[in-house]
This record gives sequence, structure tokens and C-alpha cells, in this order.
Amino acid sequence: MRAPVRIVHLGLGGFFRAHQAWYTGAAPDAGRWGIAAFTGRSRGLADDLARQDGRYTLIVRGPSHDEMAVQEAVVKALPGTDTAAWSAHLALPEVAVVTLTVTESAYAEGGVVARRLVDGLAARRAAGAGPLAVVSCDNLPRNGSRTADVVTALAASTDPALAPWIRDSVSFVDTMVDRITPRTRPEDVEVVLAETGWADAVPVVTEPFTEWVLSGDFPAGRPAWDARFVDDVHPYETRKLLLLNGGHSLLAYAGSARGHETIAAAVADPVCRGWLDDWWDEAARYVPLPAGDVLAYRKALLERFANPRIRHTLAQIAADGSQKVPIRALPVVRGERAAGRVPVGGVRILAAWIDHLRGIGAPVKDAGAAAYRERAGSARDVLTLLAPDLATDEVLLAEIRKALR
Ligand SMILES: NC(=O)c1ccc[n+]([C@@H]2O[C@H](COP(=O)([O-])OP(=O)(O)OC[C@H]3O[C@@H](n4cnc5c(N)ncnc54)[C@H](O)[C@@H]3O)[C@@H](O)[C@H]2O)c1
Ligand SMILES: O=P(O)(O)OC[C@@H](O)[C@@H](O)[C@H](O)[C@H](O)CO
Repeated sequence: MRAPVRIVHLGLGGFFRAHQAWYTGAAPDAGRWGIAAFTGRSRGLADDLARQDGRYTLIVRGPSHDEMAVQEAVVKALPGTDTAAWSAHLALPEVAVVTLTVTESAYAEGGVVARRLVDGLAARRAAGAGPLAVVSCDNLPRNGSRTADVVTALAASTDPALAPWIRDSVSFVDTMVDRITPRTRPEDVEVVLAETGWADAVPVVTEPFTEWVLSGDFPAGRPAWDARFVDDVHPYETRKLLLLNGGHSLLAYAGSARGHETIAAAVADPVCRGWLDDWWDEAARYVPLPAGDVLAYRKALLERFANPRIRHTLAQIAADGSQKVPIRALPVVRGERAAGRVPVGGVRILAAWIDHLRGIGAPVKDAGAAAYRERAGSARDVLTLLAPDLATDEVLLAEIRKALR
């Protein structure tokens, strides 16, 4: 017997299956919590997974060996284009939690997050199905508040009675999510077949490390996830966004420009490693956690990045830089300039991203990049668009120009 659907997910992909679905399947009350998972837009993965009744193999790939286990928490896989099914699921009174992993760009005003949640929550209100929690698991600062803002803004302009209902009935939970999950490759399908005899069309590869920190209420309940529940997620999300994701973006642009293809290859290059240390030294000043904790996190992170069996491509991480660079680099650059220092690591990220916009290193795959590419010939013009407050900082501009290839 499969668990009943009590969680609805939007953004069925690799990360959700390695993280939230894994936590749900591993919880002691897993039998009470099934997930109906919708893709963000395309239908291929939903169809493949539906053919396997939602089951798939999670390959936990350590530096020396793999561990594999079939995951059962996803009981339905549906295409994001089936908006009727989406609203019908959100209107079920037994559904208590909605989770999201739809990438940073989907949180833009009028994007998928706002549209789908407003439609689904309107159906829930009409059905009298009661309160629930919405948990954004995307790499955005204050992801819960960000979700609340875009959803309530759209509700207020399209369905004025819905906005107060959302305020009273929906809890937007802030989270920090962490588990490096590269895109599945054809070789991974073959490894599962050879190891287990099952021709799983859609396995997921992930690293052994995993972390989930949450802050907020679950008015209709939640699984007994083995996660950390705190009053304020901010210190943890800052640690992760600046050190891990910021480090990733640095290597994605600067490492690919040096001919590397993966994170592991880039950190094995002493030049890239030096750049990473520069970035971590300055970014660490902005992580509001004890210095010893930050140092331990850096040490563990380096081991995670160096895992040679995880092929996390720089091209995958480089995508959507226009959404990621402001979150991952600018807080540090602004802080350092306000303190009168030259942010060597932050400058490296900005210069490498401008080089990338100019066609150096990983290819540009970013729906928000057109305006930046038009201006990529001039560092000042890029900064004017990215961070107008920094575009007249002549010291910063001179350093960026020096760091360009
Ligand atoms: N992969 C990781 O290591 C990792 C770790 C932590 C957090 N995350 C978060 O999870 C997100 C998804 O990562 P993934 O590895 O599962 O990617 P993926 O490509 O496997 O899946 C992405 C999902 O999001 C949907 N999507 C993408 N862009 C969209 C858009 N603009 N509008 C609507 N839907 C969209 C896709 O249809 C798909 O369902 C990341 O962007 C990040 O915010 C990923
Ligand atoms: O998933 P993105 O596109 O937001 O960012 C790419 C990586 O930096 C990211 O996926 C990390 O691997 C992840 O955040 C680790 O938990």
C-alpha cells in the first residue's frame, strides 16, 4: 500500500528527489505522507516516473563507492501543464504541505510560482479545505517571505478576497536546503541496471552530505523529517548561499574559462583553489555564525567539492547567472566596499561573469541575460544594470577591468 497524498510538490527534478522526497521517505511516519509531484513545465520526467509508479533509485555517490536505494515517497508524478490536476490536489483537505523547487527565475512577478500558487490556493479556499504550509526549497534568501510576497501581490491584483484568506491560512516557511545533485547522465542509468537489475529510466545521483533547516509553522501538520527546525534560518542560508553557491558560481565562470568542466576538476586546479580561498575569506565575514563553525563548514565543503565521482558540471551551475550573481556575490561586494576594502574574490566573480557574457567559458543559458549581453563590452554598463549603486565606484570598476581576461 502506498502512502496517501498529503504533500504536493512543484518542480519535479533531480534535487527534489534527492532531498525533500528522500527526507519524507526516510521519516518514521513515511507511511502517512505520500507526495504528488508536478514538473515545472515540461512533461518528460513526469511520464517516465509515472511509468515506474513514482519509484526511482537514489544513487548516493561517495568519493569511493555508491549506495543505492529505491525511493517510495513520490506516489504520483504529473506534468506541470496539467493545471486542473494541480488545483484539484491543492483543494484536497488532507494535503498539508506544498513544496517548491522551480529555480530562482520562477519567482519573478507573474512567474510560475505566483500563478500556480494563486490558482491552487483559490481552489483550496473555494473547497473550504483549510490551512496549509508552503515550503520554498529554492536557493533564494528568505525564500518563504519571497514566495509570500509574489503570491500575495498577484492575489491582491486578481482576486482581492483571496489575499486576506492567504494571509490567515497559509504559512510560508523559510528554508535552507543543501545536497549537491548534478544532472543524471546516461551512464547512471547503466550503473543502476548493472548493480540492481532494474532498468530504472530516471535514477538520481547525489552526494552523501545533506542538510535541511526550516523556520515556520505547519498548520496542518508535516512528516517527522529529520531536519533542523529553528527560529531564524538566516544564518544558515547566508552560510550556504555565500560559501557554497557563491563558490559554485565563481568556479562555474572562472573555472570554465580555464577549460574545466566540473567542480571537482576546477578545485583540483591550484589557481582556481586560490581564487576560492580569496572568496571564502571575504565571504566568511558576512556569515553570522561562530568563526569555528564557518571554518568547519569550509573544510567540509572543500571535501564535497573535491568528490571526484560527482560530475557536477560548471555549465549546469553557470545557467541563469543574472538571477544568481546578485544573490551570491553582491552582499559581500557591497559590504567590503562599505568597509573600504577591495573585495578580491567578489571582483573575480563579477569579472568572470562578464567574461562569460562575452562568450568565454561555459555557454550562456539565461533567459534574463539579453540586456546584460548587449552591455557586456563595458564593465560599467553591466554594473549599471546589475547594481547601480556600485556603477560609480571607480576603484571597484578598475579592479574588475584588471581581472577581465
Ligand atoms: N541541484 C542541486 O544541487 C540543488 C541543491 C539545492 C537547491 N536546489 C534548488 O532546486 C532547483 C531545481 O534544481 P534541480 O537540480 O532539481 O533542477 P532540475 O532541472 O532537475 O529540475 C528543475 C525543475 O524546475 C522546473 N523549472 C525550471 N525552470 C523553471 C521556470 N522558469 N518556471 C517553472 N518551472 C521551472 C523544471 O520544469 C523542473 O521541474 C534549483 O534551481 C535550486 O533552486 C538545487
Ligand atoms: O541549483 P542552482 O541552479 O540554484 O545552483 C547551482 C548549484 O550552486 C546548486 O545547485 C548547489 O549544488 C546546491 O545548492 C547544493 O545544495
